[in-house]
Amino acid sequence: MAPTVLDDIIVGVRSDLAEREVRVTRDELRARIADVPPALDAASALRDAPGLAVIAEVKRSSPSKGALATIADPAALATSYEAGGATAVSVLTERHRFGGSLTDLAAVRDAVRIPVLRKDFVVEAYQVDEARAWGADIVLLIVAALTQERLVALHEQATALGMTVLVEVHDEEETRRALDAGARVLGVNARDLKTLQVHRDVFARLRPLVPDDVVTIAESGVRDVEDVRAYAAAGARGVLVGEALVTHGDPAATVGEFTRAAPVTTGGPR
Ligand SMILES: O=C(O)c1ccccc1NCC(=O)[C@H](O)[C@H](O)COP(=O)(O)O
Repeated sequence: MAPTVLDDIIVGVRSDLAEREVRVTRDELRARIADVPPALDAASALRDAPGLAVIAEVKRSSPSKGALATIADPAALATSYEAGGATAVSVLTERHRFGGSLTDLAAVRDAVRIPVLRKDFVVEAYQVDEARAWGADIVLLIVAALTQERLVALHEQATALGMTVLVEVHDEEETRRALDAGARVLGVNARDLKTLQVHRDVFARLRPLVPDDVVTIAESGVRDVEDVRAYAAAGARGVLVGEALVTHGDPAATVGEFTRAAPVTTGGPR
C-alpha cells in the first residue's frame, strides 16, 4: 500500500527524534521533569470553561495549505489568544511539515497561564517525557498513528506525569479504541489524514458514541462563527482552531467570538 501523509510525517518525526535522543538522554529528560512546575489540570479547564472551550493553535504551516503565517513571536500570539479567552494553547512542534519546534512550546509555556498542548505526532515514550520536560500540560495522541498497546502505554505514561491526554480520532473504530484506552478528552479531527480533505460532519457522526462525561473537542476546519455553532450544536464542548486564528488580523477578538458563539452543551447531542 502507498504511504499516507501520516506515514510520511512520521518518517520525518522519527528521524528528528533519533537526533534528539542522542543529544538528551531519557534520564536527563526525567531530571528536567522533576524541575518543571506540575502540569495544569487541562481536562477540568476544558470541562468547566465558561463558554465554548477554545484551544487556539500556533500554526505556521501545514501539509494541506503550505505556509499559513509568519509567526515571529509565538509567545505574543499565545498571549493574545489568552487575552481573548482561550481555554488552552496548542503548539505544533513538528518541524518538517508544520515549521514548529520545542522552542516554540517553551516560549508559549513561559508566556501564558492557561494549559499548553504539545501538538505533534507522538509515537515513542521519549516524546511524552519530552512534552512534560518542556512544560506541556496536554499531549496529543493520534489513534491512527499507534497500535492499541502503544496507545494504552503512552496514555498511562502521560497521565502518570500529570498531563491531560487529547486522544484524536477520525472514525468509529478509532473512537472505540480511544475509549478502550481510557480517553477522558477526545478530539474528533475533521481532516482526513489520507486525503487531507476536511469533513466537518464527522464530529456529529461520532459524538453519539462518546459518553457524556468525556470532554469532546472538534478539531480542524473551523472557518468562522457558523462552523463553531455547528460543532457546538452537535455536542462539542470545545473546538481546536489553527488556520482561522493565525490568518486573522485580530486573533484575540476571533477567539472571543468563538467562545461566545453558542450556548454550552454539557450533555450529549439532542
Ligand atoms: O493541518 C494539516 O494540514 C494537517 C495535515 C496532516 C495532519 C495534521 C494536520 N493538522 C494538524 C491539526 O490537527 C490542525 O492543525 C488543527 O486541528 C487545526 O486545524 P485548522 O483549524 O483547520 O487549521
